[in-house]
Amino acid sequence: MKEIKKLLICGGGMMGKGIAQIFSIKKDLKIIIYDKFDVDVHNGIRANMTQLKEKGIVTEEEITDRLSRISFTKDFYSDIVKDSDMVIECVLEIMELKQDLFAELENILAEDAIFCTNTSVMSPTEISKKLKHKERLVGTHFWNPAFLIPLVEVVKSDYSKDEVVQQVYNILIEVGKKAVICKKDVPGFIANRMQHALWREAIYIVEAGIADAKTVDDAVKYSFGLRLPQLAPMENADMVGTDLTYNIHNYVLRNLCNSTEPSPLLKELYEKGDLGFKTGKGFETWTKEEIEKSKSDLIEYLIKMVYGK
Ligand SMILES: NC(=O)c1ccc[n+]([C@@H]2O[C@H](COP(=O)([O-])OP(=O)(O)OC[C@H]3O[C@@H](n4cnc5c(N)ncnc54)[C@H](O)[C@@H]3O)[C@@H](O)[C@H]2O)c1
Repeated sequence: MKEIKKLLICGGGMMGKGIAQIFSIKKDLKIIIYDKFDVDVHNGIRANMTQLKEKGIVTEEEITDRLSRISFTKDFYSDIVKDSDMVIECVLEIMELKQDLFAELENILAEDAIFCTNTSVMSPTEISKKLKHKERLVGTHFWNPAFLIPLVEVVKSDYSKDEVVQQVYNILIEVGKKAVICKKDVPGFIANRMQHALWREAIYIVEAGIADAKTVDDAVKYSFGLRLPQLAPMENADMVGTDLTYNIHNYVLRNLCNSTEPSPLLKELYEKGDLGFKTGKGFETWTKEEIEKSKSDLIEYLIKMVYGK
């Protein structure tokens, strides 16, 4: 397998910085972040890590040590980019931008350099379209905030070589992530398919007047949401029995929302400009204080779940 000594991250935005932070735990790895625009990547990563320092999870020395392995360049053709062994692409979610970036990377990097795309929803097969060596590309779907959410879906394109999939999986495990392999290039990969099946039903319940938005969230938080990190659907189905699961589905599935379009209620909010936290109003209304509290409560909760602190 290829030795990975240098990782190139293309795009130094929110995800690029978070991913650099994750890999900086590997002492023998140099990390280069390339962005088209000036980005103070060290400052962004330090801000994340300071939250961990305040909880006693990392020390100031560790932060300095980890930042020392991360460099930034705006020059795509600079020498520090050229000998990268692995690339994780985190530029904007625009198909042509991703395709062209990989095609250009193929011109400057070794033939066996590994290419990963952090696309949220796009097909890795389509992203690899302009490559000569399509077998070297896989999806690596990190979740936000990347430094706290353990899951990374390693998504096989129609062309990905098993050896590349395995090597990417291995290095993700090595840096502490919970890597899983998505064996088919399908929209939503694994976790977002389930997440949005749930959101579709949640929005439908509000739209149909069955319950309001806050009640829908409470119904999740105080029931299966509470046990979900411990007992997920497949184990749960076995726990209650496939017989009971069959009988429940036989009765209830035909009553659930099965729309293949975004909900009319969601469309109405979107068109009115009620964009949620961005405007203070979406399915619910939000004050500035409530928005800040929601964001900081989430970070606190995730740190507690992941680090127990
Ligand atoms: N934000 C999320 O929750 C999330 C989660 C999973 C995956 N993703 C995916 O990760 C990718 C990046 O998302 P983000 O939230 O970090 O976005 P972002 O806007 O924070 O960062 C994108 C960065 O790409 C840079 N960029 C734009 N064009 C470029 C180019 N041609 N070459 C180099 N750099 C360029 C921008 O300057 C910016 O710094 C997207 O594909 C997104 O869909 C995002």
